[in-house]
Amino acid sequence: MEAIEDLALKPCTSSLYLRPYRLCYRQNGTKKVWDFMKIHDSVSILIFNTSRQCFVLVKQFRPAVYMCEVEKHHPQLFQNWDNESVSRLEDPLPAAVGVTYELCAGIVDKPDLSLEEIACEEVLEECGYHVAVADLRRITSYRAGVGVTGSRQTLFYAEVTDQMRTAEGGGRAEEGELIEVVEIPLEDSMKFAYDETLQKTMGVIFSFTWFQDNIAPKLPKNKIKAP
Ligand SMILES: Nc1nc(=O)c2ncn([C@@H]3O[C@H](COP(=O)(O)OP(=O)(O)O[C@H]4O[C@H](CO)[C@@H](O)[C@H](O)[C@H]4O)[C@@H](O)[C@H]3O)c2[nH]1
Ligand SMILES: [Mg+2]
Repeated sequence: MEAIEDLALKPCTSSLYLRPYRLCYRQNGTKKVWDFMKIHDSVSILIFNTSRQCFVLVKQFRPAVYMCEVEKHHPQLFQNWDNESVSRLEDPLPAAVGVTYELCAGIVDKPDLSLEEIACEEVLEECGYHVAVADLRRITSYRAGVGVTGSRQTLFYAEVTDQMRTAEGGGRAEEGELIEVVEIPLEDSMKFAYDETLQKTMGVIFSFTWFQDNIAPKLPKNKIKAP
């Protein structure tokens, strides 16, 4: 995961994953313009392994996160940018600055499958657990972004056991996915959630907090390890 080489920044002229648009409109008589991006909706799944009382998360290299770090260190890279150029990144930052902790998640790009079916597929592909639609509990949905994308993410909760782990996970290698499955012990989870040195999505923080409010109080007492 850490061997990121031969970096080059190019303009994105067409993409299967995102499309930029500009909406012109009038609001209360004032002319306005807003640039936004069309992307897929998504699902994410908070997975709790009851056999070992831990959360199951994924860790991935995220180019967008990586490039935010690159910009902090080399602001001239984006400042000198024009739409035709290709910028090679000599002396790149370590890949680790672009690796994030996330909930298992996936884009909704299969019209014939329900959100629940897509969620089950993602749990198996990314984390290796076999989960049925009936094992999923819908927590809620929300706008994953409002300024740029407006896309909706639906969040589910799934309890798993070690016996339900039927595969390695790690993502679809044929799609180039390279995902590390990581376990966060329940007793460390809130410290983890607020540790700003560990890059993570808001979905992780929100869902861990939801678990504390909704699931932790009902866990069998003997299952909760003393701190
Ligand atoms: N974006 C993109 N650009 C490419 O060039 C590009 N090239 C290939 N792909 C393919 O798109 C698929 C994306 O994987 P997932 O379906 O698992 O979706 P995630 O990337 O996990 O994203 C979810 O989870 C995130 C964390 O919670 C949220 O932020 C997102 O909103 C949410 O959708 C993979 O098959 C990947 O091979 C690209 N995807
Ligand atoms: Mg994913």
